[in-house]
Amino acid sequence: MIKDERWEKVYSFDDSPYLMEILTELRNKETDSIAFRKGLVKLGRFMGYEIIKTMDIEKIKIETPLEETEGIIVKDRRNIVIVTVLRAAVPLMEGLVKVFEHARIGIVSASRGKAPKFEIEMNYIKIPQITPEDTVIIADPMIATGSTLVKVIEEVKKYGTPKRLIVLGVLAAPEGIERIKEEFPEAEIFVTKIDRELNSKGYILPGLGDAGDRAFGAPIKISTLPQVHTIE
Ligand SMILES: O=P(O)(O)OC[C@H]1O[C@H](OP(=O)(O)OP(=O)(O)O)[C@H](O)[C@@H]1O
Ligand SMILES: O=c1cc[nH]c(=O)[nH]1
Ligand SMILES: [Mg+2]
Repeated sequence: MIKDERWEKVYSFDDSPYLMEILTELRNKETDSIAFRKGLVKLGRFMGYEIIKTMDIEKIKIETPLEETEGIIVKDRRNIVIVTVLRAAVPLMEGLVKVFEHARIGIVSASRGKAPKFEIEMNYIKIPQITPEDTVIIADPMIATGSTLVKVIEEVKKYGTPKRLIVLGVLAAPEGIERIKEEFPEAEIFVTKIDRELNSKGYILPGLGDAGDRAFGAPIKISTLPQVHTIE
């Protein structure tokens, strides 16, 4: 895990050959949806595992079948709220719950409009109560302009003040991180890698394309569907 010099509490995993190999596969345009989703699941699991290393541990005494010994417990691992941002965070969440099996789960939908406004439409918001013992992990693979996450964090904060507020993503553009840190300096950001920049349409470069479409296929507009006849 590498702390980025530009901001407080922003980390990437350029130092992990395994995570970089998974990212390379996600970036490759030849990678199909099945492999893409599997890659996101793996990143959720292994980045979750890295986040556990930043949590407090407590020593406990236990008895093996043979004698008493000391062990540890990662208490914060039991107080997790994962907020999943539809669509693309679904496979990331699947990976995260493998290491945070006690997690309570929030699901929100967020859809980004076109440049230059990038208006965010949030229709579906289901978030559990957040307590001061909780670590909230907001999962969204792509932090581009940061518009989506700013909206999501505003919403999440209405449900309580957590011990830690973590954003977990795959790729981020510096512009998006800057925006989130400006509004929420307390947010900790963990991403597989911080990329170079955004293009004029708000896509991350070199990026991996549209994460939702690559994971689930591009949606079609209903108006392009062939006519079906209705039975009166
Ligand atoms: O930082 P931003 O500029 O706000 O962009 C990032 C958002 O864009 C993508 O979602 P999208 O709106 O494409 O929805 P989708 O997951 O349904 O494709 C991605 O999953 C983020 O939520
Ligand atoms: O590069 C980007 C930017 C926003 N959303 C994506 O899915 N990809
Ligand atoms: Mg999309």
